[in-house]
Amino acid sequence: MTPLLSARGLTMQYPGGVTPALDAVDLDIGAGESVAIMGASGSGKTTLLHCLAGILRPTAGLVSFASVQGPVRVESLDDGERSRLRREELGFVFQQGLLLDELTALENVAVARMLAGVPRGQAEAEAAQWLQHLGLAGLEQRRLGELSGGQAQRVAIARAQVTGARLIFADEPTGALDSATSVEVLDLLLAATQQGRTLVVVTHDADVARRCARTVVLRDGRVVSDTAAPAAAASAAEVSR
Ligand SMILES: Nc1ncnc2c1ncn2[C@@H]1O[C@H](COP(=O)(O)OP(=O)(O)OP(=O)(O)O)[C@@H](O)[C@H]1O
Repeated sequence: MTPLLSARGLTMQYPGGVTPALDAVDLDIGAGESVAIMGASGSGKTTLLHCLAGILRPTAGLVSFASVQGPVRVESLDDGERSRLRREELGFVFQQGLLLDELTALENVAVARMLAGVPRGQAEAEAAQWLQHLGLAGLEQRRLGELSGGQAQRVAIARAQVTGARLIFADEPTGALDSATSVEVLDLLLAATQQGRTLVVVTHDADVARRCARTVVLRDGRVVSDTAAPAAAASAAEVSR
């Protein structure tokens, strides 16, 4: 079966870096998988996520994505096609940066649909449905700054899904949350994979990795293990090296 996302020889050398942040990474991710990316601080996790998502252009290697419009080479997309992918097929749940504090929860989600050309009324109706589905009914008109960290992450998850994204990238989605809220947020992300979406999550948290179907561990920019769950013990040992 053709993977949804496939990287070959993915290499990222930052200017001034002594060694590459990513060193010839090969990775295939199938539709519906939940993949945790683990590794010690500085091992290249975020760099890998950003290269896979087309946020960063790698210095070498390729990333293929099985878009609904046919295969695309993520590493060489032009800005227009990259924007289309981000609007329509990719979702992002990052700790910060994507949601706007001055907008309400509803507006933050609806704007993702409006960017795809959906009229405001319909976009807001869809956004309200997702917020309700994610347990935020009644908080639609709160500004982001008036929400807790866990509530804000739910808004991010709603935003990542309202577009119909097939592939969700999450970078430490539970990093700033207490353990009970982390479990709830991860439940919501994993529920998305039950509906056929694919989840790639960078995490330091062995509990998060344990609940993903697969764990990829990086060390010095290379994949040193790639195992189906349960892999938390091996991953935790690697991370604490
Ligand atoms: N913009 C940049 N310019 C130069 N070097 C960078 C840049 N971003 C990351 N690096 C370096 O690349 C390596 C990998 O960084 P990356 O952020 O991918 O690691 P990480 O595993 O996500 O780390 P952490 O767990 O601490 O977030 C590190 O050595 C880092 O210092």
